[in-house]
Amino acid sequence: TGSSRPQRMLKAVQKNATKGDPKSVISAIDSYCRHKEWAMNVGDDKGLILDSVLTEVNPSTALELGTYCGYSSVRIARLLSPDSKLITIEFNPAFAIIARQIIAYAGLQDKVTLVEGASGDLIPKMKEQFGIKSFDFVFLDHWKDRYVPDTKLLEDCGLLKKGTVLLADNVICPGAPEYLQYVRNNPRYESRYYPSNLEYTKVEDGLEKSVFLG
Ligand SMILES: Nc1ncnc2c1ncn2CCOCCNC(=O)c1cc(-c2ccc(F)cc2)cc(O)c1O
Ligand SMILES: [Mg+2]
Repeated sequence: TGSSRPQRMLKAVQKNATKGDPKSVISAIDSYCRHKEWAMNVGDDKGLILDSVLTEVNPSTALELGTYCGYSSVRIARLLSPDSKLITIEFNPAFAIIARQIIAYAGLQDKVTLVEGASGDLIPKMKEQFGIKSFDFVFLDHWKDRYVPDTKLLEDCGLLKKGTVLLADNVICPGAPEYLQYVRNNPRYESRYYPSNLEYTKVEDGLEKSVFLG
């Protein structure tokens, strides 16, 4: 049997990036996915918006829903302050095994905790299992129809505090219409749309940034 797309992505990182250099890992993946084989990483265009929001928030504890191959985990973790942590949740074990290797290749394994499982099951366990009081930053990039239920779950589990920033990928393509409706018509959130394009294409997409007001 042949290799998988995530396995080929890992090979491209091992071939073209420098161990311990997150920037080179990001470039190797972007180059591979732009020129060889498209993959659903947040990508370089939306990645610049992710970087700027992260730099503004400077989170101590960050949560990512939907790791895939770890591209955005590397983008996020490389910008975290020394004692800050990223917890990333991935449902698909085949993706998780590749993501662990890409995160480690970037030298960021000490800042990133990858947890395998469904977000709906794991979010209620965050406090007890990982000693998390609340998250400063949440990147939503998993199943688009899980954005609303998981945001409500984060609220109900007391994992959001005044000022927590939610950043959602793909609100246009593939689209998360219920999520946009939820955060834009909710007095507990201050939302703003950042227009961009679907990773490695000219198709319109964008990120929605929503600040939890408590
Ligand atoms: N912890 C968890 N709990 C529950 N479910 C979970 C989970 N962890 C993962 N999953 C499963 C879903 O993971 C992948 C989600 N991401 C996408 O589907 C995605 C798709 C496109 C895309 C595809 C085709 C096109 F033509 C155009 C655009 C682009 C993107 O940027 C995407 O992010
Ligand atoms: Mg995405």
